[in-house]
Amino acid sequence: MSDASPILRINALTKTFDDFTALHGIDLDVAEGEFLAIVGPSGSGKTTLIRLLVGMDDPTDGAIWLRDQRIDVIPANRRPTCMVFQSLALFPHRTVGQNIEFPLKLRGVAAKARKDRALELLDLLRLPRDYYAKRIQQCSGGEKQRVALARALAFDPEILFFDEPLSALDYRLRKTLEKELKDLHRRTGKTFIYITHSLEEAMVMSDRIAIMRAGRFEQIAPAEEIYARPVSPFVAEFMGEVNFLPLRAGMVAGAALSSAAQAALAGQGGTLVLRPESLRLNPQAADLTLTGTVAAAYLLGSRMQYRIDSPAGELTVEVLREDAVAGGIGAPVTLGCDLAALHLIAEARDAAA
Ligand SMILES: Nc1ncnc2c1ncn2[C@@H]1O[C@H](COP(=O)(O)OP(=O)(O)OP(=O)(O)O)[C@@H](O)[C@H]1O
Repeated sequence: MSDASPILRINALTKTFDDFTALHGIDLDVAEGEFLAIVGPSGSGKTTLIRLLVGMDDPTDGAIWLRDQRIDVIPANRRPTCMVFQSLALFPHRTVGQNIEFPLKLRGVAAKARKDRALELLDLLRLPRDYYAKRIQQCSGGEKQRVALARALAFDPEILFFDEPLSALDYRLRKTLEKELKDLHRRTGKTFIYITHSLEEAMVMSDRIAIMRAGRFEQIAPAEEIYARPVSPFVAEFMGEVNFLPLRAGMVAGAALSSAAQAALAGQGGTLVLRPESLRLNPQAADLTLTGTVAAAYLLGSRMQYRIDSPAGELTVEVLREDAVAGGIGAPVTLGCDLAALHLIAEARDAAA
């Protein structure tokens, strides 16, 4: 994030429903022009947060600032932000042009200027200009998403909020629109805040990911950092396949450590996080070594994934197909990794289970 003052600041935001607290005094700064994805399991508070940000609901406590203006006290229709709903809420019987121009009409913009802007927005969203006269009903799912985005941009909002806009679409269309959204973000320079269940979407598009858990942010950082240096076993697991090795007094049960690894881990305890692709099969040399047998093997396109029974429990390993082990199920293997691939979390794994 840049050093410039944030466009959006959330301060000690709390939301309580009767005796249930959905948001526990959360803080967040979003930089101007940033693409922030908010991810988290079902019920973690993502929608509650967005509803407070766009003014569909009021916080129980805390404040929301847009630059130096406190906005949680301003009614939704007067907030200079905009939300792209998953359900689109387009007018189906009207034309594409009428839909895009709707916010401009509300603001009393003259007909000619409205049309000019709608055509510009069609260009921006890479829709043909003759779509201006087409009815929404005649548009495909992907085209409707683009029209909804064009309409959101016609509001000229300070921040665009997205609540799972792609979740109802099929895989290929979703992949296409992910790239288009990222590209649109770059071309408009707007601030995007994007809620999703899909970690993959978040990783493809965003500058930073905020991971929510039970009404709090567990970690907020760029995807690479969260992936390589998760703050907790929960985040590590949320970010994909992972191995956990308990570390007690600098030792991993059943594993041999190089002298460099012994020195680095001396006296420490917690959980070592190790990604499947960081483990090597039958390496020449490694800082951490374990022996085991192949329990299962899966082909993942260009890669192979193995489940290995080891003294440290079942471990997952992913290697390129050309590095596959000979012998298959039951074959003995040695697993190894470098010190740099090990990430230590102070929390014991059991605490997150
Ligand atoms: N109006 C409400 N009254 C009572 N509890 C609510 C209300 N709205 C949300 N909650 C509760 O607050 C918690 C957070 O809900 P929220 O919808 O924000 O989660 P979410 O992360 O968006 O989940 P999902 O990914 O399933 O949409 C849930 O436990 C939910 O049951």
